[in-house]
Amino acid sequence: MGNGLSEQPKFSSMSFFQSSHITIFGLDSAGKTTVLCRLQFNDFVNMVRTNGFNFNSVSVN
Ligand SMILES: Nc1nc2c(ncn2[C@@H]2O[C@H](COP(=O)(O)OP(=O)(O)OP(=O)(O)O)[C@@H](O)[C@H]2O)c(=O)[nH]1
Ligand SMILES: [Mg+2]
Repeated sequence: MGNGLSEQPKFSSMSFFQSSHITIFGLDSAGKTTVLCRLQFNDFVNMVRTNGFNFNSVSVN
């Protein structure tokens, strides 16, 4: 799931959104945190299992 983002997604078609909240649900080790870090840091980071939940803000151009 996380590695499926080979490049930064194009959000230009979403430019009418001032801000939006996105919730990612999935099975254990599905790659949810990997996707989140990919969007935030534009990099792949080796993750440990998440206890509870992550909450991140991501700015897009
Ligand atoms: N092969 C492959 N591995 C992936 C992909 N995305 C994530 N991983 C790996 O899967 C493992 C789990 O990724 P996480 O992002 O921690 O998964 P998660 O859904 O946040 O897991 P929990 O926090 O336990 O619910 C990591 O070792 C990642 O490197 C993918 O697209 N392909
Ligand atoms: Mg996680």
